[in-house]
Order: sequence, then structure tokens, then C-alpha cells
Amino acid sequence: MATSKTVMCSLTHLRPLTCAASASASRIVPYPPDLIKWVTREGGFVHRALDIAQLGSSNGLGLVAKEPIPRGTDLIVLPHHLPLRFTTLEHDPVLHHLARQIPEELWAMKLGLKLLQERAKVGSFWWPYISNLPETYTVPIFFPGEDIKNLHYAPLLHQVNKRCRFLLDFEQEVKRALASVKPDSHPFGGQEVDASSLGWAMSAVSSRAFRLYGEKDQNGDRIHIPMMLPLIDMCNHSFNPNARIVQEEDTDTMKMQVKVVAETAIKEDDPLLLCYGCLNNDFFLLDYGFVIHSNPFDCIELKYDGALLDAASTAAGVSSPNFSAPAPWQELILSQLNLSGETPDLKVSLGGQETVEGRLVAALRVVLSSNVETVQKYDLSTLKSLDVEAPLGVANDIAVFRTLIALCVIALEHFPTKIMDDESLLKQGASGSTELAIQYRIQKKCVIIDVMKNLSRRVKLLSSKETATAEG
Ligand SMILES: C[S@@+](CC[C@H](N)C(=O)[O-])C[C@H]1O[C@@H](n2cnc3c(N)ncnc32)[C@H](O)[C@@H]1O
Repeated sequence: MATSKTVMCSLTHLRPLTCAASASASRIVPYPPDLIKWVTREGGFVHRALDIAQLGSSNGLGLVAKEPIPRGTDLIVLPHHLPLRFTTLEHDPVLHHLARQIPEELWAMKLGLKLLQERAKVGSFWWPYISNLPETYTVPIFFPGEDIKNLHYAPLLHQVNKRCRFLLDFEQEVKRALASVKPDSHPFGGQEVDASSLGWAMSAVSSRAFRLYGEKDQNGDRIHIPMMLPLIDMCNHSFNPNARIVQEEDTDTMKMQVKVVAETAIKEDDPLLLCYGCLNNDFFLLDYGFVIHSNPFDCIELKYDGALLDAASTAAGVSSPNFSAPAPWQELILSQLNLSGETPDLKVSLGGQETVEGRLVAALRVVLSSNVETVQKYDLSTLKSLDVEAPLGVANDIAVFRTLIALCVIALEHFPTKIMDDESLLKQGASGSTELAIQYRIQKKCVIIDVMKNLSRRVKLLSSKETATAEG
């Protein structure tokens, strides 16, 4: 739900480890070593048609094909020693101690510690790779406070604040851990590490690492671990990728190597594109620093709240809704949907592949029905499905969809601006993080509008069927 009242926390007031960047593709050093040559020299393979190039103004650098490449062609092969990993074999006890303080959901920080260590190390094996990394990132932890507020969407503001707070606390943790370390065992070569440099490392990893099979665990099974893949991580994202990552055993060394293979035929001058995952825009913005227009996986999060649903239902013209006081049999089904009971999960979503989260559809169908016998004829998966047409009757589904449409209207009204206002702000020439924040909130509102359109179509269809039945 949208809000602008959350207390902001941002890292922009902190001194960055590196000098400030202006261009989006600005790298750690002005003239980094040639990455393709380094990968090849280290025993990797890079298809001769591949080159690194600047792609548009906002996508940074990318890989492009200088000539047509047939489907199935090997494009890049990285031998086992090139990916950067944080493994249990790491010798540094301070790094391990710090890694243990990082919550699982911020896994990128763990590998980020290793990245910072290698960045600080004189003569690091990975320097040719690290020096090619972007100097700054467009993720919201680096937005000025005003632009964090400009996101206008509480669940994301919460995540941004959580990350900023973690980095500020972790900075203190790192300082405490380093205070007693002797200079020759300092994990960062004696360099000071602050929240800004930790944020740089976390963002470098979250925007570039892939989770692939890593070490074997005690049972001999390979576990997924995040890895930074030099050169491969120059590929930008698309939901219609022309390349994919494959892991296979190198027949010479018997070690795992990572490959990029052409998924489709690639035309001359086409960028090489991988799919980073079926993610919503919250993940794309938080982890990668960009937003996808008409993202089919974008969604908005709402709280299942009886009073709110009664208000929505009443506004939709549904008579005497009882979401605030469901009957005991309805309450029982709500507990089965985990929307009631001792530890309910009240977060429900609109948009994405499901259009309306199944638990919310089922809850509305059940609470807006007064007929316990009819409801008991169906299992939960039927009640949750929008593909099953009106299991509890046409009038029930019409009431459900109208309530959901009213809920969408309420959700839209929580945003302090309308899409028209946002678009005129963009036309006036908002730049950098302001533009990104505005694009993000426009997309959230578009998700709601698309859900409303979808539900309106369903109401129209059901109403025409209802009329036809009455007339017939
Ligand atoms: C794995 S890196 C790809 C290489 C990167 N472009 C560079 O300059 O190093 C991921 C980053 O590329 C950019 N990017 C990738 N795909 C994009 C897309 N479809 N639209 C906008 N930016 C994209 C984002 O900045 C993202 O954080």
C-alpha cells in the first residue's frame, strides 16, 4: 500500500569509498584492463564475435555480437577458478566472523565482503575483473532521502530502510571487528570500510551474481551458491533472452565450468541477453537498480484486513458484507487459507501471473457466500482459482470481482500522485534517482489498473451470462 510517511534512512550522506561517478558506465578505474583478453589468458573461451559496448544511456555496458551467431553456439566458457565465490574454505577468520552476522536474506553482503577484500588486495587475481565493475549503482539505498520517499510504496520503502539500517549497523560491527586486528591480518589491507563501501559491495553482488551449483555439502550434494561471473555478468537482462547459462563438468579437470550458450540465433549488432529471473520490479529496483516497463511479474502487496474489505465491498454495492465478523465456518476456511488464526500471513498480492492471489480470491468467495453447503462442495484449490468460473455462483463471483475492483481503487488512492502527474514530472526532465522513483511508482499504478481492467472484463462477461440465463 502506498504511503509517504515512513521515516527515511539513506546512505547518501556517507563518504563513498570511491570518487563520485557521473556516467552510468563509469568504472572503478578510468581505463581498466581488457576483460575479454584476461578471460582468454586465464584459460577461458570467448567467441570471436563478442565485444563489450555501451548500450543506450541507461543500461550501461553490455555484450554485443559483431556478426551473426547460430543457435546453440558456445559464447563464453569460464573455467572453475574464474568465478568469485565466498566459500567455507576461506582462510580469513575475521571475514568468517563478519559473514556470520549477515542475515540470510542479505546474502549478497556475504560475497560482498569477499569482493571488498579482493578490491583492497594489492595484486589480487581478480583485479582485472574488479576494476571493470561499475563505480556506483542506481539502487535505492543510494537515493537521496527525497527520492526514497518519491517511491510512494510502503513495502519497498520498508525494504530500503531495512537495508540502509543493516548497512549502518554492520559498519559498526565491521569497525569493532577490525579494531583489534593486527595490520598483517587486516582483511581489507588496512583500508577503512564504511556503510557506503559495504553498500557498494552488496550492490555489485546483488546486481551481478548468479546462484549456481557450488561446493558439495557433507552428503556429497552440490549446493547453490552465489558467484560473480567475470564477463558473463556483462550481459543485460531480458524476459526474452537470446542466451542462457549452463554449468557442466570440464572433462579435462573434472571441475565445474560455467558457460553461456546462444539460446536463439543471434543477429549482427544484437546485444547478448540473459534472463535474471521472473522477478517483480521491487527486486529489480532493490537488487539491480532498474525498473521494467509492463513487467508481467510485477505486483502490489496489500494487507488482508476485514474493515478495508468491508469498505471496498460496500463501495462496490455489495449488501451487508461481513469481512470484519465472518461466520465460524467462514473463519475456519480463512484459517485454512492462513488469513486468520494465531500466526496468519496477511500479505496478499494483486498483479503478476495470478492477477489476484488465490488466497484472496478464495477468501472473498467464501465470505461473500452465505451458503455453507455450496462452499463445502469445493476444495481450496478450486476456490482459489480464477480459471474456475464462478464455483459459488455467478452472483458470488460478480460480488467478488466488484469488491476487488473497489479495493484497487482504494489502493490507487493511497498513492499521492496520479500517473498523469508523474508523466508530466518526467516530461519536465527529472533526472537519475528521481526519474527511477517516478518510473517505479508509475509501473505500480499500471499493475493496479491492469488488474482492474482484467476484473472488469470478467464482471462484464459474467453479467452477460447472468442476463442470458434470466432471459432464457
Ligand atoms: C549484470 S550487470 C550487466 C552489465 C552492466 N550493464 C554493466 O554496465 O556492467 C546488471 C546491470 O545492468 C543494467 N541492466 C541490465 N539489464 C538491464 C535492462 N534490461 N534495463 C536497464 N538496465 C539493465 C543494470 O544496471 C543492472 O544492475
